[in-house]
Amino acid sequence: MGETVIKAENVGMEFNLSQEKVDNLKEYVIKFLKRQLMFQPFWALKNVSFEVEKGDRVGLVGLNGAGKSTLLKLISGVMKPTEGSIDVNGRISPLLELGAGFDPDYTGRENIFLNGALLGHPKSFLESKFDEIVEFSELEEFIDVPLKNYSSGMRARLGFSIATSVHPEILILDEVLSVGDAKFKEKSQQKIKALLDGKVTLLFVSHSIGDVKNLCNKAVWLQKGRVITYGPVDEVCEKYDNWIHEKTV
Ligand SMILES: Nc1ncnc2c1ncn2[C@@H]1O[C@H](COP(=O)(O)OP(=O)(O)OP(=O)(O)O)[C@@H](O)[C@H]1O
Repeated sequence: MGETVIKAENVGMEFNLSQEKVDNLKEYVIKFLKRQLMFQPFWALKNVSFEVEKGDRVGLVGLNGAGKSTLLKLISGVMKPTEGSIDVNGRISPLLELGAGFDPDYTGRENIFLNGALLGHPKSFLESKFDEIVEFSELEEFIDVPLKNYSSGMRARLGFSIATSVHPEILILDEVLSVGDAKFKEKSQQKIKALLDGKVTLLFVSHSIGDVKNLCNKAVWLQKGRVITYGPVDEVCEKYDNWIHEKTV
């Protein structure tokens, strides 16, 4: 048995979904204050338990809304589970919503420090990595321009460059292999492959079974917030593929 780096035990995540159609914010606030909003509790994840060992590359597969991104957010610590526990042992670099903490009024330069701080990097570390981040993003000319003047691809490039500037022990990828234009996509895939050459533990969400098989040795199949199966990637992907095939014929 290897060293366990992630341990999820009976994890449950409950969201409250508004049952009523509210057309605008004013109406929402009035209904909220009058306590007229009806909320329906909804479990996006329920009784999820699994362990990931150091060096494992785990793919998360499942249909839209199965709970894959929610599980990654819980493991990254972006959200806390409603019930159960998640223990993580190692430095995590989540490539979830790239540049989620960006401020549009700040320049690219300022956002590198802002976003880097949100990812837990000290200022001295960011100063030492600054040139590398800017060079990889290819945004030298725009680095002193406010982010509101960037295209969405440019923002994603900056977010990707910041998040991959560290050498993480646990890498979390949520379909970010397709960042930016074709040229940057190729470059970002190479960067991820280089990160994976180290002894990194990977959690990877994708709708591409080919990509999952390519990158991972294990897989979790999630369905309506529950683990259907967890094991060797080929076995899990075959079961999932067969199930999809049965559903569509
Ligand atoms: N912040 C939230 N508030 C309310 N419901 C949410 C929230 N985040 C996710 N959900 C719900 O939780 C369920 C799981 O969503 P999640 O994004 O984890 O699915 P997913 O498997 O990643 O889907 P996809 O393949 O479409 O990306 C969905 O029904 C979604 O509507």
